[in-house]
Amino acid sequence: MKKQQPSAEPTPKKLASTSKFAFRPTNGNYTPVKSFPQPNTPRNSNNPAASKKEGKEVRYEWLVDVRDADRNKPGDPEYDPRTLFIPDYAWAKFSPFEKQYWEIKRNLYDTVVFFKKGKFFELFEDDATIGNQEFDLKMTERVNMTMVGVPVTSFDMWASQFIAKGYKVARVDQKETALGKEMREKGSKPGKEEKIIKRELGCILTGGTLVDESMLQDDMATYCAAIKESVEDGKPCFGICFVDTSTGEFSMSEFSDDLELTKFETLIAQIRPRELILEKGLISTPALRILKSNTPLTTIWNKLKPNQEFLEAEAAIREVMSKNYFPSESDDEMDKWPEALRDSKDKELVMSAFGALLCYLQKLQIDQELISIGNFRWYDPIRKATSLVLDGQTLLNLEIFANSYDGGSQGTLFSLLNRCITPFGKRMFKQWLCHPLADAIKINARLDAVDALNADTGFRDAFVSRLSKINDLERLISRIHAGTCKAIDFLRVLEGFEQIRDAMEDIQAHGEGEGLIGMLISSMPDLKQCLQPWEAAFDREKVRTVGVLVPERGVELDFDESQGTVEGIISELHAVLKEYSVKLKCKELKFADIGKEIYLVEVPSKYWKSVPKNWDQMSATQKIKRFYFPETRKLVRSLREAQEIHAQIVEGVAARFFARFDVDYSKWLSAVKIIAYLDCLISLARSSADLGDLSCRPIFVDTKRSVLDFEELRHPTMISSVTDFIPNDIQLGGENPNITLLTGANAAGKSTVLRMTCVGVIMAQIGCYVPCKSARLTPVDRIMSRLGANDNIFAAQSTFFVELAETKKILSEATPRSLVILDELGRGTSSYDGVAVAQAVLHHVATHMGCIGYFATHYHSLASEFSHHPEIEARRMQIHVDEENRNITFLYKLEKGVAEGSFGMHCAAMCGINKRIVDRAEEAAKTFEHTSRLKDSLDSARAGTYIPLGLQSDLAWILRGNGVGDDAMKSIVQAIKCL
Ligand SMILES: Nc1ncnc2c1ncn2[C@@H]1O[C@H](COP(=O)(O)OP(=O)(O)OP(=O)(O)O)[C@@H](O)[C@H]1O
Repeated sequence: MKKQQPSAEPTPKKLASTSKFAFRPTNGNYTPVKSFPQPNTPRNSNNPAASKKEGKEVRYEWLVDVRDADRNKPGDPEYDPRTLFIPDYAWAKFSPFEKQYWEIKRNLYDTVVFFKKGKFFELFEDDATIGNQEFDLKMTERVNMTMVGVPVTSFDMWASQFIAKGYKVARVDQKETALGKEMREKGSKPGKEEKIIKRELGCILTGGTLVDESMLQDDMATYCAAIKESVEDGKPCFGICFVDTSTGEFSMSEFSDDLELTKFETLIAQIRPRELILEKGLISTPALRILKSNTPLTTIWNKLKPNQEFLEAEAAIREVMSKNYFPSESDDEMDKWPEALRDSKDKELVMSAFGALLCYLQKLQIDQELISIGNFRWYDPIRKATSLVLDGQTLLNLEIFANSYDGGSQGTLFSLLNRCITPFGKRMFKQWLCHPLADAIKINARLDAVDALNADTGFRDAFVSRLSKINDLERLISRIHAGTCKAIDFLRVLEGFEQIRDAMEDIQAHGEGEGLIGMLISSMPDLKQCLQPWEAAFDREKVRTVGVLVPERGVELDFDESQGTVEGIISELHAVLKEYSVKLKCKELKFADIGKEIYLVEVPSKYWKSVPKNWDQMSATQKIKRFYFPETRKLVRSLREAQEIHAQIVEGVAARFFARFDVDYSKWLSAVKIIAYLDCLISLARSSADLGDLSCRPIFVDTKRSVLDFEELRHPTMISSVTDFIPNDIQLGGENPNITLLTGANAAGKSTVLRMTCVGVIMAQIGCYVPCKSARLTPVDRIMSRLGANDNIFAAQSTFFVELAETKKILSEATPRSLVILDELGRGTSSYDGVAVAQAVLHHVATHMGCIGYFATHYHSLASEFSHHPEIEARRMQIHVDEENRNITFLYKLEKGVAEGSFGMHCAAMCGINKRIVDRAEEAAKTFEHTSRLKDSLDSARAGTYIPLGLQSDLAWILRGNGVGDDAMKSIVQAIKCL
């Protein structure tokens, strides 16, 4: 890309009011907070008179407009929104403080920078505008820069709020106090630059990479995913590495995909990343479309430069080696690597994605603490061998994790069934729902556990109440590993594991030692042994009251010593006080701390005269005067020094505690996973129980033909929202035909039948009860659905193309064990083509594929065409039609037969469309119907395929309408037959 060099010195502008180009996150793009100013627009800041008129002093005129470090403007394909170009002539005019600010901000231009100034964090310029527009923070016009400020103490709260809206947040800390600065200046001959307090970037916080428990607003995992795409032998291939930074779990995946990117879409729908790392300009349009429709609106899109920032595999391997993330005794560097990472080293795509993620985490300064945990795993989005495959489209269609109206979780199957108590249980349950089981033995093992837990609800609930006392141990143990855990959280971790230890003892005492639960309990690490050294390691009360890990005496000798020094000086101060109380004969003498001054002695007014001359008066009120004894200053200085040393030792003790705890990391983690598993089983048990009497344990059968038999099935998520939900029997396969051809009026409940059938299967196969009277089925290996009309504007794909692509996927991948759902196939094109496609697909599915499923359609003619097909049975949704008032009563009952029509006119009338318009539409519909039937008949007859039913009556109707007599008609029909 040719870069534009400015031909002449640009017209200067003041940044404060011209560069309102900040980064409001949208899905995949950044848009200006305010409209981007046209370059070289005449401005007041160039006109001192105008500026004076505004009442502002304008000293700085620097930037022409926003450009990145390479001077590309926004909109240029090479533009890098993360950087800002500041020309030299502008730089020269900055004050030292402004230079310090812009030095940091210029490389964080897509990030809201919180700049510490004393007791406040200040946001300048565009960041101030964002603060003002998003949160109504009060803007202040400083001499040169617009500013909003928040107190230092509320940083976490404000940072969380900005992050929730999709912004990245940087915290710039002061590295010295004003006093420190003074001392530094005294010690050196300061130049102009040194007259400001030292500040440094403390951290960058983003929605997809939060590690601190207090900032994480959701129990569910949030993922930051790096994606490498390429094409090999004409097939799209992906390497994806994603991390849940709150637990330090890295997942690696590499696969080649079909042209519809099924696997890719499935993975993205399963993890719904909050942050993406992509190779700039190298991600395909279909992949972008999938990312846009499967990620939250606040997802952050980072586009890194190929080769330089998006590391290639080799560079990634070199980087890991150079950083020594996995220290161990072994000489062979690779031996130290976690297994999944070692297995990936020859896989170029996933290693490259990992490299990009690594590079990003390094920039955020959290690479060391996360990678060194060594929690890596291989991730297969579609586990054909072991689980019921739910591809990305099906997850969306069935509203498993995101609803269709706002993409939120309300009304989804996950929100209904997830009754887990612990955060780590919730995260595991999501994985269960992504991958329901496909093996009847494993499903039955879960169902047995569910029955066992529900047979003894007293015990189950007691266990639940123990779990409710446990914090997010999975996240906290990763904080301990990183050494950034607070003392109180460390205590919570120990208490959490003690709860688990006690809960295990309860279970064993109760005799729950069978089946899956028994297996889980027996694989629990020996927590008694792991916890024993911590029983009296530190004073728990002190942690609760002062938030410090105070080891028991005799455990940490340096701690005892420094504590003794501090206590000794304090006793000395009190001894001096006592001495003077006696001397002055004043019992009321006491110490007080006022601001930074400590151990001031307060003397009531009646003793003022007896105060020795060498006491230093520090302050006074009407009733008391405060002094330093001659000894105080020295003692206070010694105390401060001793306290400083002690504070360092306290930190050291905490670090040693964490390191000691971290030695057993794998045991702690496996205990957490076992509890998560039990929590998921309890969740299934509670959801099953809550479905009440109208639910049953599914029975899995092993028959040659697939079978699905639900008696009086209800849709679990609609039961609460639709009062009087009408249950229906679902019979597919087995003794019944495999495919049900479903017809019915608009809004008669067809889609609901389709959806609840799939949802019933999913519930059964995760090991949950099903909302029906009886459920009998062979395990389904894959649910494939094409529901509704999914236009795709981003990818410029038409409704019909989307339909066809989804249908092709079904035709090529469904097996005799699959459940296939086709809803209104062919509606995206002309009726003729639509019915033709629908007919051909239905024929293929029923005759050649052997799968079970539904084919819902408004093409009623299909029913008569396939009336003799042994694997197709016509069913319809019952309705009651009131012709006179053009009204339909929906009965929502599924029965054998074919619907009499779609009753579109009745629906239109019921929706309140003007009667005259509906009358006219009805007339037109009648004409279309007859004309099209005639045309179909003529076309078919001409093609010699068959003489369709109704040909003669259609012809008769038209010909008679045109005054043709009976004999003439007969000869015309005869003639057509012969064509
Ligand atoms: N079994 C049922 N019991 C009670 N209400 C139902 C039932 N099934 C569907 N409904 C209600 O009917 C509405 C329409 O159902 P649905 O979308 O399944 O109809 P449809 O036949 O697929 O419509 P269309 O052909 O227009 O797409 C649902 O939103 C729900 O409120």
